[in-house]
Amino acid sequence: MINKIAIIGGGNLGAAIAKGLVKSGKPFKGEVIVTRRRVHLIKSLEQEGISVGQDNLKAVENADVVILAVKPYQLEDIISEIQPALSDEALLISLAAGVDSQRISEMASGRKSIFRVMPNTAISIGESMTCVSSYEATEEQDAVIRELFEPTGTVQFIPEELMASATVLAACGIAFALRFIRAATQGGVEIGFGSDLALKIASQTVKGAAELIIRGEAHPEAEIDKVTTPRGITISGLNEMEHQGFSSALIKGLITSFEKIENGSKKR
Ligand SMILES: NC(=O)C1=CN([C@@H]2O[C@H](COP(=O)(O)OP(=O)(O)OC[C@H]3O[C@@H](n4cnc5c(N)ncnc54)[C@H](O)[C@@H]3O)[C@@H](O)[C@H]2O)C=CC1
Ligand SMILES: O=C(O)[C@@H]1CCC=N1
Repeated sequence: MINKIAIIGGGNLGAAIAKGLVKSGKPFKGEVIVTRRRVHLIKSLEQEGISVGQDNLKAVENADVVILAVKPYQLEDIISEIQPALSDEALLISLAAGVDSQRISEMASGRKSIFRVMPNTAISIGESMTCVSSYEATEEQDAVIRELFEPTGTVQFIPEELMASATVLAACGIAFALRFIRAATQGGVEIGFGSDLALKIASQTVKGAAELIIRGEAHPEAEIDKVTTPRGITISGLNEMEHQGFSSALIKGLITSFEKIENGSKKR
């Protein structure tokens, strides 16, 4: 049973996770506490039933789950700071992109039961794609983490060697998908809609396309075939996009992000 979750680092993702966990109806009893040095910036979380604080040690005391939501280069300092208050049983979760579990374990004096969790920012509305890898954890501990995150979206356990790929496809993927929506909106304005209406139409269309795949388990190309009338307008537009490098640009972007993680730039 989880009685207390401490989230160290109430930035973009830390705050989104806190909201997501609380909104999900809490598969646990007790408290979610988020820390940040400039705590006034996260005071508003209190209105959503989330505790906030500045004292990392105090937050970690008696916590069953500790989520490290700081930048990768801050991980080492934070771990040495909280270690005195970290109980042996606590499950340690790192969100840091590109820092592997073995390294985290070394930072934490050889600690076991370490999880890397890579949600995306849609966790704040219960629609995350959350990839998880576990390091020297028991099946029961894996189940605890699965149960914790399942109400916040879709959870997929993956081998740790795929965490960098998951980061690009799911976490960065939110930005890539949103850039598609923005571009579609701009195109929509050129062909006659006001920007608000163009955005509404473009975003619901993307949602519908995604749901066709998620619910129908169809292949995207099979759904595309249903829309592309022979000599019709869709295929002309689609082919023009491909002539301009649409799929290629997306794939190259994914690979560029992936290479950046793999090359491990330190100050991200
Ligand atoms: N899955 C995803 O969609 C994303 C994952 N990430 C990963 O999540 C982690 C957090 O990223 P963001 O939320 O974007 O960063 P951020 O910079 O918005 O948040 C980090 C927060 O930690 C706080 N912080 C720094 N030192 C602290 C300390 N000593 N005590 C308490 N709080 C402290 C900072 O003030 C900041 O608010 C990163 O490791 C990043 O790799 C980041 C963005 C998106
Ligand atoms: O852009 C980044 O480095 C972070 C990691 C995943 C999403 N945002």
